[in-house]
Amino acid sequence: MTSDKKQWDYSQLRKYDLNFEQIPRVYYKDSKIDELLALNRPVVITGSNIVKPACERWNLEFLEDHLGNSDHTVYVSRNHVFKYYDEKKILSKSNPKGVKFKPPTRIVEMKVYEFMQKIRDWRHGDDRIYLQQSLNASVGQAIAEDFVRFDWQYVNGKQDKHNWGPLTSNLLFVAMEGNVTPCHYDEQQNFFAQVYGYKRCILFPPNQFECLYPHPIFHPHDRQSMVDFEKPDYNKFPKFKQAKGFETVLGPGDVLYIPIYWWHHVESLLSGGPTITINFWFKGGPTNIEYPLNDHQKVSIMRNIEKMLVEVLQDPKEVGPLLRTMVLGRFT
Ligand SMILES: O=C(O)C(=O)C[C@H](CCCc1ccccc1)C(=O)O
Ligand SMILES: [Zn+2]
Repeated sequence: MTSDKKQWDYSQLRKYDLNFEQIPRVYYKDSKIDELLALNRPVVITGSNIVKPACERWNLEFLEDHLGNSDHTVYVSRNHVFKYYDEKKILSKSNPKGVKFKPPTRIVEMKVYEFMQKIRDWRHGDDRIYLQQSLNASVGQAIAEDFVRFDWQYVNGKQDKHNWGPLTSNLLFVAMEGNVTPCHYDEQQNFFAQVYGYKRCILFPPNQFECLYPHPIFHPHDRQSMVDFEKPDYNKFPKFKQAKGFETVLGPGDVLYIPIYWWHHVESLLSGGPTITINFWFKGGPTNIEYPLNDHQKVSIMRNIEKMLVEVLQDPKEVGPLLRTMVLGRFT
């Protein structure tokens, strides 16, 4: 039994003007896990062997020796925030002139030893880096062996029991201490497995869509919140005040279930050293339409309406005015 003494303290968490409920931590054999998965509610699965082989020996040195010699996708940021953007949407037809979007991070392909060297040499003021790469056949033998020894029986069991779609990818995340992935949602079910170091995750249910103000879907930051959690603009985003989040701090071996369409903000603890995480992304699976519709189905409907309007209006600047004309003063 690992000592349940906390390995971190609150000074390592960034401060936000929000209050949070704790995400429940449940032992992996407990049937409560399935109750929460069935309700698309977040839960931290503890004591499992899902990524145990990795927890036993992965650290930055091990990854340097065994990740293989191919290039790896590394995001570079001038600050600690790594706000994801979809490159395909920068010059898409929905943004004809491709003007004014300035990517907040850039992507550099580098060898794993370059990445590790930059982490070792890092000084305050230097660019920060974040390796985000799908685990694929290019990894070394040792990593491949550990990967096949993950507890796939447990993972596949949950995938089947809860009618998730196929596993689409396992992404490997290697972050510097203090790195932040700002609040966004994904359209996949996610087992977020912490392997090394400590990560704080803040989650919001899909029904808080109006408090988190996502960028328009044709924007490169589609699915990301427009609100800067560190300096919220309450004039532009007044409902952010009412956002009610759930949070947890994950340590090695903890696996957080991030339900499809749930908003999540992820940060590697301040002065907690580098972190290693593996996620398991699954397609959502068949949605049998039942009424009343659930919250993530409404998000999906809103996305489809926005897509259709961009298509039919061609000019994204006309989408807002048309929706305001249609709604304001009429659906009170
Ligand atoms: O596993 C997840 O869903 C996370 O958000 C993990 C997160 C990095 C995600 C980067 C990213 C964001 C949007 C699209 C594709 C990739 C972290 O751990 O920092
Ligand atoms: Zn995500």
